[in-house]
Amino acid sequence: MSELLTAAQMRTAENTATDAGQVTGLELMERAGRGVVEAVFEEWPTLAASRHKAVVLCGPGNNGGDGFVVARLLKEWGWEVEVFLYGDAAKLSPDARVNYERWLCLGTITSNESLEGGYLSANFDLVIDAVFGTGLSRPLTEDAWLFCKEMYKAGIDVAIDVPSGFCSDSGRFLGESRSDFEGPLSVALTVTFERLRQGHALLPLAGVLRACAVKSIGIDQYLPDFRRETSVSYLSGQARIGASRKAVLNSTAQSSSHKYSHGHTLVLSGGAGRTGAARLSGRAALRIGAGLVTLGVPGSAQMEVASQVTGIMLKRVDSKEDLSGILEDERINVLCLGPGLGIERAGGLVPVAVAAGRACVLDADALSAYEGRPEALFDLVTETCILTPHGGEFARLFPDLAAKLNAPSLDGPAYSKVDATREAAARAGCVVLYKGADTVIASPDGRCSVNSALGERAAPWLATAGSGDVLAGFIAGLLARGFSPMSAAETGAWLHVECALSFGPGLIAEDLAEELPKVFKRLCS
Ligand SMILES: NC(=O)C1=CN([C@@H]2O[C@H](COP(=O)(O)OP(=O)(O)OC[C@H]3O[C@@H](n4cnc5c(N)ncnc54)[C@H](O)[C@@H]3O)[C@@H](O)[C@H]2O)[C@@H](O)CC1
Ligand SMILES: Nc1ncnc2c1ncn2[C@@H]1O[C@H](COP(=O)(O)OP(=O)(O)O)[C@@H](O)[C@H]1O
Ligand SMILES: [K+]
Repeated sequence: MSELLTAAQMRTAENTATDAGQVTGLELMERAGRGVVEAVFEEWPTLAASRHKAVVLCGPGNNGGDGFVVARLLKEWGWEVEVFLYGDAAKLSPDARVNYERWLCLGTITSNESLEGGYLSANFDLVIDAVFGTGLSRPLTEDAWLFCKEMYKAGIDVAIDVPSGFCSDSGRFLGESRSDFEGPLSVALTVTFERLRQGHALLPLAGVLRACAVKSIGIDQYLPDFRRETSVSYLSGQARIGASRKAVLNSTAQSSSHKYSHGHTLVLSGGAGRTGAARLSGRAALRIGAGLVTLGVPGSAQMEVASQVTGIMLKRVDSKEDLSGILEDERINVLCLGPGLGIERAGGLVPVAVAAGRACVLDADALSAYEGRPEALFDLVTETCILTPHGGEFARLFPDLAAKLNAPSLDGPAYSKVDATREAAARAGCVVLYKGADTVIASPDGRCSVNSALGERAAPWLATAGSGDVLAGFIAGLLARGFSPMSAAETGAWLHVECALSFGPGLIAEDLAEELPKVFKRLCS
């Protein structure tokens, strides 16, 4: 279960299932509500053992319908349950209406006036958010926000499908940020159906969710065909571990192979006092499996680098001509440029490097050198290249996409980091890896992945100087081993987070590649 769904994909699956006569919307709602209660008892087993008090805040659509089912099931379990309703009961969606009526046979709807004054936090063990789900298509109206605000203030224990107000495709809160609420936004458990939604993996929503449960409602066979290029993969959890183990085993399988059959990566370094970044990339490429790594260093930095490296070779690269000369050696199959390179040096060397037609990782200064003239870079790069920008570098190369991403989102589905990265890859004509705790990787053919360092894989200590240089090296090393650009970017990003998780807090960039052997051993055991 490693794909992410958009609201539209989920809606299509639900409609196809109901149109095929396999199930009714009402049955799906019942299964959804049951799934939520199951997930709650799995997350907090002690809650199943005795009576507790829950409050369910229901909205006017099918998310509210799920809420009425949950209220009924908890009441039947012996709990005390109160229900609030946002909106007019007469306008409830038909399936929600049926479940509203069923709830009214067991309990009442509490007047919304009681919501104020800390009522929720003072009176309930479990606050359940069933106000808006995937149907939210515009920012919360003022009265909808007043209703939801009380819930956020109390702290949401369970959000059905998505916390209300967030767009499930982009992970963004729709509308302007709310200046009247400054509390920490945190949701203990989010329960969704069949697959995670795209927004669950993207910031800011992904940073709000403490745990997510995915429950089946029996429509797996109606989900999109994930072999198609439009789906978004989620690089997290067991499925990915399986894929990476296979990749690592395959790439180390031939014990008779020679170092030259494992590829040769050339990392270009900056001048004296600026060589650390390239050394980090080079060592990372070597550790992840490149057979040979050479650092291309200007003469002024040769002594500095020579005193610091052992298994890595050195070549003097002062000029474009020097680089062209080195690249006559066809065994060099990958280049990595950018970390610590210097803007001027990058401007001169990137065209030569890319024109050589080898696989090429362009990071840091190799990207910033094209600020104000990104088309010059896009004209150069081919599909054997990978661009690895962080947020600032992304904005330098794709200022319009960054502006769209940073503008307040007034309509749903809001423009997402997935949309921006896909557009960037299509424009550049190569794989783009847009870094962050929610790293998005896209290829020009539309394939896309999100590599998460959030939730269960949170590794905030990765935000340390030089960790991006190591990532560039990991990707370059995997390219040297013959990985395709998309697969090298995905596997490199995934292993980067695995190394950070394996090492733990206190990590500095130097530790990342040194942690790889431990991670490989675990993957291969
Ligand atoms: N369709 C189905 O068959 C199923 C749907 N399910 C649930 O249904 C949810 C989606 O239901 P809906 O599509 O009805 O949508 P929602 O219930 O998420 O919200 C739609 C309702 O909110 C109102 N609304 C939207 N934006 C608003 C705003 N800014 N301010 C005030 N009101 C606003 C709309 O007018 C509409 O009444 C899912 O998240 C999931 O919880 C589940 O029951 C599984 C089955
Ligand atoms: N909060 C975070 N949690 C996890 N990973 C993060 C976080 N912030 C940044 N990262 C990761 O750390 C790396 C930083 O790269 P970059 O910004 O290029 O730094 P540098 O230039 O110092 O190497 C990227 O791989 C990015 O995805
Ligand atoms: K909700």
